[in-house]
Amino acid sequence: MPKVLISDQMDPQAAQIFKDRGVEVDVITGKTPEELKAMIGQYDGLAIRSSTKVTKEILDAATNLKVIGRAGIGVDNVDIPYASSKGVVVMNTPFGNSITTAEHAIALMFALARQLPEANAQTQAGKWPKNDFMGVEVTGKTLGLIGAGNIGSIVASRALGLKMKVVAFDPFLTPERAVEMGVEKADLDTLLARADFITLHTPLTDQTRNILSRENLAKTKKGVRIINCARGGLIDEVALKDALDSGHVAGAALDVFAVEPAKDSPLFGTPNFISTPHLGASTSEAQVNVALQVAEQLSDYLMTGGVTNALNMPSLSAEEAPKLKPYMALAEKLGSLVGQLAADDLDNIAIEVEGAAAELNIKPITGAVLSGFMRRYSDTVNMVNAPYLARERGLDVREVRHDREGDYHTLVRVTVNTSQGARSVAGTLFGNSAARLVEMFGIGVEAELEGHMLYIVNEDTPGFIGRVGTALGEAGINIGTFNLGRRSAGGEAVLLLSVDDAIPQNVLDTICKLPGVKRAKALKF
Ligand SMILES: NC(=O)c1ccc[n+]([C@@H]2O[C@H](COP(=O)([O-])OP(=O)(O)OC[C@H]3O[C@@H](n4cnc5c(N)ncnc54)[C@H](O)[C@@H]3O)[C@@H](O)[C@H]2O)c1
Ligand SMILES: O=C(O)CC[C@@H](O)C(=O)O
Repeated sequence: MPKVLISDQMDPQAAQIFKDRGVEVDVITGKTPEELKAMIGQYDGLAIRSSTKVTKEILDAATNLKVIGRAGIGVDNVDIPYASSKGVVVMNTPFGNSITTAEHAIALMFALARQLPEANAQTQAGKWPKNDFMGVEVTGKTLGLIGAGNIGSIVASRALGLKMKVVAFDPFLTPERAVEMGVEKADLDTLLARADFITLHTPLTDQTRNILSRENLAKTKKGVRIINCARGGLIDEVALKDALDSGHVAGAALDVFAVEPAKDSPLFGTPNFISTPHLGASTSEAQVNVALQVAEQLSDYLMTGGVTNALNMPSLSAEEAPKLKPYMALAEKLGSLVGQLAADDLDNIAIEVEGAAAELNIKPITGAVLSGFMRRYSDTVNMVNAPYLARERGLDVREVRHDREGDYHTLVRVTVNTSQGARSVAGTLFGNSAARLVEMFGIGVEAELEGHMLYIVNEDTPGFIGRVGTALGEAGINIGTFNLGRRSAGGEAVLLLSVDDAIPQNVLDTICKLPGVKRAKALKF
């Protein structure tokens, strides 16, 4: 039974879902990195929010870990490249808290417009400061939206409902989508110059870090109010404090900080500054949504192989998974065959599908081919880290889907270019489930790729098979299956034998010296 650790505060329904789906679950929150490191080795899955930092050290200790699920959107607390290199799937729940976070941004916009926190504090202090809090209306004002994805687009729709104009800067926002959203697409400088309120909704990346830098803050309209419910690090906090002090920025509300938990930000105590402790996702609705989603997604992956919302692996729905499973087994074997036989350090690989295979999601098939193929470089390769390792090695991966009808109802072909030219192997599924090799380097040969095998290329001459059988028999090696193919009578032939035990090097050397043998290789599937 797979075992999952929930290491951050999460709605209790998550633990119940794991139990209902047959996954053992421990809920242990508030552990130090050292404590987490000591216990993580026993878990197949890890469910987190933002407190748990999944670093290289934690991943090195996570010897059984297969999947990490973030109950939320941002995954900056997970070292995704390292998780990928270790073959660990990383998932998030990209929509569960979007509405809640958008509402928090709108709440902060109103709090800024009417200085609600300070007015509340002074009223409760008995000051009745009726003349000290002159606010502004949002109606008719321009909202500058930096980042127009899930949350940004919800913020835009709410702002339009409040009769604001919305100007959006997002390099990935198409003009059509901007029209659909009812916003005006603009470059960053235009947005900075025009916005009365600016709200940030991008991830923190090399391009967005300090997007509101000192220089860009200086380009904003005097009296602008700024809201950040996305990620700390998007705004230069010291420059923001200076802009608030000078009055250029009339107000700022941050839910997120460059360093969290933020205990001593330069902004604390600044007039017209409002802060919340990363509460964007904190509503009961959002927390139930993300907890349920993460538990479903992790359970699906651990129990059925279904992949949803993974950041480092193609999606594979729980419905698709059983259909694709035999294809992935076939693809992995074909990839492994090519990987074991190709002598050169290859720089490209093509995966072609036709017939029934062409109707399927090709990404998991490609992942499986690469996982089999990359095993020539490392035995810790799987579907998750294979594409990553392939990229690291500069392997060019091509996927081709053919409409044509071939000899087989379904076919997967893997081709590599070697110094001897293109080399390709192809396989099909018998009865929609049994993986069979059907072609090798242009020669029709039908074989089940399983266990220890011997591959021989030879001249098609009488008595050859007998000589191979004798050599193996004398070495005490039992033959399981015998699979033959030839280019033409008396021409080049291929022999694929399954044998019960690994073939020792001295036996292979003997076989290589048999008359008619061009090359021979021991294979393992
Ligand atoms: N405060 C919270 O509790 C809380 C809750 C949920 C999400 N978040 C954060 O909110 C952010 C947005 O989440 P989302 O679900 O809308 O993400 P999303 O991926 O749907 O949208 C992000 C948008 O940013 C855009 N973008 C990327 N680079 C950009 C750049 N250089 N300039 C301008 N735009 C750029 C993308 O094109 C995309 O449209 C994330 O950082 C997420 O972690 C915070
Ligand atoms: O889990 C949280 O409270 C914060 C979540 C938020 O930052 C996110 O990116 O989803």
